[in-house]
Amino acid sequence: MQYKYSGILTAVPTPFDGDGRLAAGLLSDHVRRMAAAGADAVVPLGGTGEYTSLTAAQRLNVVTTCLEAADGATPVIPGILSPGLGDAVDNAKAFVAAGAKALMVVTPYYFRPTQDGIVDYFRAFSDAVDADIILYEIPYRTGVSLHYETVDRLAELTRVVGIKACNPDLAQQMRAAELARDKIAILTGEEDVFPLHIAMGAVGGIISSSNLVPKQWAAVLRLAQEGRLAEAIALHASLRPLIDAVFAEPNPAPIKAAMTLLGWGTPDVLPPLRAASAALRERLAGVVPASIERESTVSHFFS
Ligand SMILES: O=C(O)C1=N[C@H](C(=O)O)C[C@H](O)C1
Repeated sequence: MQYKYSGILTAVPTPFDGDGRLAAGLLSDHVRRMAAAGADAVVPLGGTGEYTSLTAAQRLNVVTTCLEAADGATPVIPGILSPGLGDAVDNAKAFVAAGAKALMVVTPYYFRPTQDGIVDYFRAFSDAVDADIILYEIPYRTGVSLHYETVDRLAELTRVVGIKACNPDLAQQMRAAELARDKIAILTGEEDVFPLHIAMGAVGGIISSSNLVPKQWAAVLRLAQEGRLAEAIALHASLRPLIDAVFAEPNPAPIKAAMTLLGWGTPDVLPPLRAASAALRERLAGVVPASIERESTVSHFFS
């Protein structure tokens, strides 16, 4: 089956200047950096992009900046992380008017909705917004889990083309993939178990640490998709120190600290987040350079 979106899609952070304003030049440079590294898409305004901390105007500025930098060559799939329909549709329509063709839309939260209510929500969003939808399930942030049968029901919606599953429940993910993998693209957000999700039918992932090592993530994906699971797991294991550091404090503070180390960004995050601690910055200084150096060791997978 051909999927519109698959591979390594990088959740890019939103860089701020010292006054909390968008550092558009840094964002443009990073989108081009990801495109040059072969990212299959960039995903601004996810959790990594601090969607929930920004104004509607700031969000739209991020989207237009990414679209201009990507220049039609690399898909830009903005997140919609609003808790409910009105704000979600307003932001989505603005992003589509700016040129976005696909959106990553989180499950409605705060309401503690029923599974039927979740289906109603995405049906209403789909009726209101002319864009491809990648469902976004992340129970540890929203408190909302999708039953595997709900995933299958949502996969029947015309505009739903994928799901980003940030859910470490492998039994649930396996059942959802059995039902929906031939209808929509299963994308994992669980960096911790990425090879296993691929072995279960995921066709890629929306990843934060691929801001730093996109080629190594693409190599893990390539190995897993070729059935070379032991090699995929071994290569993934070499990323473990970086993955653990990037999620040692609330995302995206660590990834921003790592990018600051490389001269690619700034450490600033918006409340309630706090910049990475001095101890974590020291830990990243010991992990990031070596991880970046290993990017050149996987080029043979793509020759
Ligand atoms: O921003 C995202 O998209 C992601 N957010 C998740 C989180 O912040 O918990 C992690 C996932 O890898 C990507």
